[in-house]
Amino acid sequence: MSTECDLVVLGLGPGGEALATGAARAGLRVVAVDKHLVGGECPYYGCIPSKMMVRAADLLAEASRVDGVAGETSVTASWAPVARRIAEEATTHWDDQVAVDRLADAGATVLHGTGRLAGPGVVEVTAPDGTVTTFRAARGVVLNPGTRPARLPIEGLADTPYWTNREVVQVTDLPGSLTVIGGGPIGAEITQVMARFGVRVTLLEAGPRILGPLEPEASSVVADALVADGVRVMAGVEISSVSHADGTFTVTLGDGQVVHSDRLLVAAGRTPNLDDLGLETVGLDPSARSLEVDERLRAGDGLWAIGDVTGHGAFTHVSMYQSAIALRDVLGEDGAPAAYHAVPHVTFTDPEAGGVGLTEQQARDRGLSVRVGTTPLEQSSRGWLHGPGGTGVIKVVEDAERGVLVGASVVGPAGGEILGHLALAVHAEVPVATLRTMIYAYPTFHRAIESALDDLG
Ligand SMILES: Cc1cc2nc3c(=O)[nH]c(=O)nc-3n(C[C@H](O)[C@H](O)[C@H](O)COP(=O)(O)OP(=O)(O)OC[C@H]3O[C@@H](n4cnc5c(N)ncnc54)[C@H](O)[C@@H]3O)c2cc1C
Ligand SMILES: NC(=O)c1ccc[n+]([C@@H]2O[C@H](COP(=O)([O-])OP(=O)(O)OC[C@H]3O[C@@H](n4cnc5c(N)ncnc54)[C@H](O)[C@@H]3O)[C@@H](O)[C@H]2O)c1
Repeated sequence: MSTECDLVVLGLGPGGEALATGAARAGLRVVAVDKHLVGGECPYYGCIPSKMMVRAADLLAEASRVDGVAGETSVTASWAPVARRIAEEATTHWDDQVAVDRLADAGATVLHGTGRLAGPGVVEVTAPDGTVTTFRAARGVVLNPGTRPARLPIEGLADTPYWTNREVVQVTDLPGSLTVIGGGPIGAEITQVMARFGVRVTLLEAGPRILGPLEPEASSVVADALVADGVRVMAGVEISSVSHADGTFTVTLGDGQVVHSDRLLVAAGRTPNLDDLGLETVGLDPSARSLEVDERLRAGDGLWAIGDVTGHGAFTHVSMYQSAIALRDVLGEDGAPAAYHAVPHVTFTDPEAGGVGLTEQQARDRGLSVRVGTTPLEQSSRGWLHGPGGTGVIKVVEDAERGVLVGASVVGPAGGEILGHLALAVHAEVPVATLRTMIYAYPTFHRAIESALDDLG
């Protein structure tokens, strides 16, 4: 069967869903295709369920801080309400009917099926029953296929029932012990959640430190917090094999050390869903790690790509940002082109670790004349009076030649919120001289930004 339309949106992550909705509302004949759930990884297996877990774990940690500050507490942790909220409130038991209806109400044709390019403007969709429909899109195709958990080539791993983010957000009973492979954002957040719910966690990171892309100062504050939560953090490890027998996982390290646990979570990066998308039919490389796009998100004639596969930051806010720009281009409207000099990111550990723009090392690698300023949050008035849980750091990176911040990091309670101030400064290239003339309310956490600016010299 062959069908004419204006636009096919292939993959409905957060950005694809929003773009398909906007294009349909603007009157285009839109075919919106997803092989799994409309909305993608974020609402069902990513941001939303993981942050519900984080919220619960943070409450436990805050309760434990009452002692010595505001009296005494005794808290009995229970996973049941967390699992219930995720299943019932966040994901409706991993059912996307509400999202499908919302998109259909906007005027799009919503299909559950696997899409594949079959030439410029042509997409073949294979429905779950095997029926294939070919769509010819007059205006073009938007690709938003996202990523899947990377499969590690570790001996024995593939034969074990390990968890990825897909399984861990559906857990109803916590294990006694857990090994986590990968100290990126997923590994760090889930590790802390599990530890705070009483699971004995070992975190194995191949790189020299966890959260490697963050400033070293930020990464070390989070690593210390995990250790304080009882986590065994092992960085710089090489994993030589994994096995599973009698309900126990055994992870053997290159130096001969062995780690046993009831469960294993692999959170060691993502693989882009580009390999089976028919990219070769439009002259693109299916083995690429990312799709090259211009500042309007064009990957070719009548072809746009948005989200994680563009390689500009695997975050929901990047997918949504790109979605709005690509939609304008699809509709032939003008607007600001995409710019990535101030992409913010927050790892929702406690303390939260936020960053924006360049790290000190990235700025130096670009040959900028770099000045940095740092300040420990616990030495600020607010950090000190906050007491337990008030640890953190603020670091600013200045391009001294231009007198503007090109990067900043904030680790601390609500670090992601404090980051907003610095994200604006980096985005709008507010002169450091102007930032120095601001009045910073006393005693807020964000007032410590002034101390970090002072430290620039
Ligand atoms: C555990 C976890 C926690 C996270 N936490 C955060 C966070 O706190 N903040 C944040 O900003 N980001 C977070 N992320 C990242 C965030 O989920 C992604 O950046 C976000 O989902 C955007 O991805 P995307 O738009 O590229 O597509 P995705 O959300 O990956 O969706 C892609 C969609 O395309 C579909 N698809 C793929 N191939 C095909 C095909 N051939 N045919 C049809 N459909 C196809 C898939 O089924 C999927 O629904 C987290 C991720 C994980 C895994
Ligand atoms: N709060 C957030 O915004 C948030 C939270 C979770 C995920 N995310 C997004 O999802 C993406 C995927 O997250 P992720 O944590 O899976 O990936 P990641 O690529 O960010 O981190 C993976 C980590 O695993 C390590 N690793 C790789 N192979 C290993 C091995 N064999 N043994 C031990 N360690 C190994 C890497 O060195 C790295 O530190 C991230 O890039 C991020 O953009 C964002």
